[in-house]
Amino acid sequence: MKRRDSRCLIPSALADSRHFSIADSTVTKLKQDAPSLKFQTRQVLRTRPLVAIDIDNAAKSYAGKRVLDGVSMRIDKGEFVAILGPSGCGKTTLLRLLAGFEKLDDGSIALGGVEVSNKHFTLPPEKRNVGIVFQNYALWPHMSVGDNVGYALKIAGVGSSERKRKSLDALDAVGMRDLSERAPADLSGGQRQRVALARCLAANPSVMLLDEPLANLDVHLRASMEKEFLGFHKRTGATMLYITHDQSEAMALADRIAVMDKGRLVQFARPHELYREPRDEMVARFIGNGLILPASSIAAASQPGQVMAEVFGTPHRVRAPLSGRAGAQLSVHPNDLALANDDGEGFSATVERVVYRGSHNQVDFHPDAMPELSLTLHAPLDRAVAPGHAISVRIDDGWVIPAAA
Ligand SMILES: Nc1ncnc2c1ncn2[C@@H]1O[C@H](COP(=O)(O)OP(=O)(O)OP(=O)(O)O)[C@@H](O)[C@H]1O
Repeated sequence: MKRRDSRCLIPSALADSRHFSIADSTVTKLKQDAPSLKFQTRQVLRTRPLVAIDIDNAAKSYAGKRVLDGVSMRIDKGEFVAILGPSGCGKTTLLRLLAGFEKLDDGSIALGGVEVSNKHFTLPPEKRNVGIVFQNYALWPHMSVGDNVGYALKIAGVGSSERKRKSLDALDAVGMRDLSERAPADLSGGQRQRVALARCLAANPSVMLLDEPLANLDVHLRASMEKEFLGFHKRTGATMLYITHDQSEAMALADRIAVMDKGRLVQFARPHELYREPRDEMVARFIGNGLILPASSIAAASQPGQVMAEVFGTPHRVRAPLSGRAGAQLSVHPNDLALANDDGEGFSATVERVVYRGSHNQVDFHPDAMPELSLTLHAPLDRAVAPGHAISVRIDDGWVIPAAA
């Protein structure tokens, strides 16, 4: 594989003296530990890059099975990025590579402009200035909250008054300063997770890696912790990489979401772009209960970015990529489909099931032109529909998925 010129990790366009994304202490350690990186560390001190994490063509196999297949991703300093994907797609492997727990088979990883992994070299985890929060927050039960937060600083030889100040600052950032004397056993699950965040923060990492940190919490606590995470990110400005397989959590939290499937990065985009303009069928189905309809006879409409597409025998105005070839699949969400008046504007379908959802009825139905396809729309409560009813369905919005390159 082509290896990047390690002498030129930081493009000059990204160089900016206002930004410093790796701690001085880490750079010093890097110089001592990796003589071959000396030139690069001098580059870091001079250029101070905006890119916090640069993953270039990362590849990893276990027992001959490729679990990461050429993943490339650039994450800016201060960004909150979620890695989203089905079980087994390689999310945790990517995080472990970033943390330095695993070796790369190919490609490279740079943190703050300093290459920390390639297939020949892996900087050990303790030298990366990376903080990690797991779903199992593993606090020491015999230590107070404050001591848990300050423990890593103690091991690093930070004096007691400095340690106390840093621990209390970190607890402040997660709204837990008043509970510093408590034992972990006397905290709720959400509070314990906040202590784990504070513990990570106290070490002042340049990057925070979070592996499904809310997975063990109940649904109400998860919702309130989402708010906590957002506030925490805003206050600290930390670069955060957040692994989850919960797409609604990723949508609520992240500046950008990297969707992975079978060891590959499928799409890396802002949440609304993933929802409105999925790159392929996997992303379309994964985000927002997406549905796929067959589209044909696609022809340009009067406005740029819009086309007329035939779906189940009726024409619909939908969105399509401005460049490249449109494919034969239309991505829609239940909210994009509506019960039409019987004036021929929609496609004909038959109701299978109606579920009361409080604010609306969820109507499951199948198109008469394709009875094996089960779809869903949300209908107003005052619209009477029942299983077996013939309905017309309008498509208010949809996106023609680009044809595979
Ligand atoms: N140490 C290992 N040895 C062998 N196979 C492994 C090892 N670690 C991970 N794998 C395999 O690599 C693939 C990716 O695993 P990984 O844990 O990265 O997925 P994931 O997306 O984090 O999944 P989940 O959401 O279930 O945690 C899986 O098929 C897994 O079985």
